[in-house]
Amino acid sequence: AVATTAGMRCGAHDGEVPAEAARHHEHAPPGPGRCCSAVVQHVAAPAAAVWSVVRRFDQPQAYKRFVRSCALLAGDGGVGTLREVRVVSGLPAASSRERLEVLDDESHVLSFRVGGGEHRLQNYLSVTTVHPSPAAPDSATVVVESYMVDVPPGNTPEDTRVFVDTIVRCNLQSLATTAEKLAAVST
Ligand SMILES: C[C@H](/C=C/[C@]1(O)[C@@]2(C)CO[C@]1(C)CC(=O)C2)CC(=O)O
Repeated sequence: AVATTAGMRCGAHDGEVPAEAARHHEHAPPGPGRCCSAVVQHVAAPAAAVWSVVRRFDQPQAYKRFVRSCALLAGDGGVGTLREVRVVSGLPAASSRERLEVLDDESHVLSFRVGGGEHRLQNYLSVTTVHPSPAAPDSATVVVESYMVDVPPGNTPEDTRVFVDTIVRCNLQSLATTAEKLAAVST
């Protein structure tokens, strides 16, 4: 069964997502001074391969191309783990400290919150879910990533959404490539 992200209160995107995705991404309305959106990515690899990459909170650089390095400050990769991410130059950011809020290996749900660091995305919270594609559950996957974030002073919600959507879309496209290569070598 598929729903559309339009059903997600902050989903700014039309796109078909498995019905069970919606419930993980129906954030409360973001409230004043915040904005939110959702990005959908199709992957030509089994959900298990995609999830094995997404779930490594200690290694975001496995697929996030803006990440230069990642060090764990606390925890062992489970909920509560704190990481320090250093990012590539050219971004309006240098580093961020991020806490793992949800890691569900049954439902394939990961959520993390961005705290301090040298960046402009205050109170960033994202939820990523990984689903077998309704069209081809054994060989294809749908990834849904939604987020909420404060609108930085001097920016509009739309500017902020375009900026964050662009980064999230790059991350998910890279995730697709990474997982497809992984699935290809493990056949
Ligand atoms: C949007 C989010 C990440 C953002 C950043 O990691 C950062 C927290 C520091 O550098 C960035 C790459 C861009 C930025 O301005 C804020 C996507 C993700 O990693 O899941």
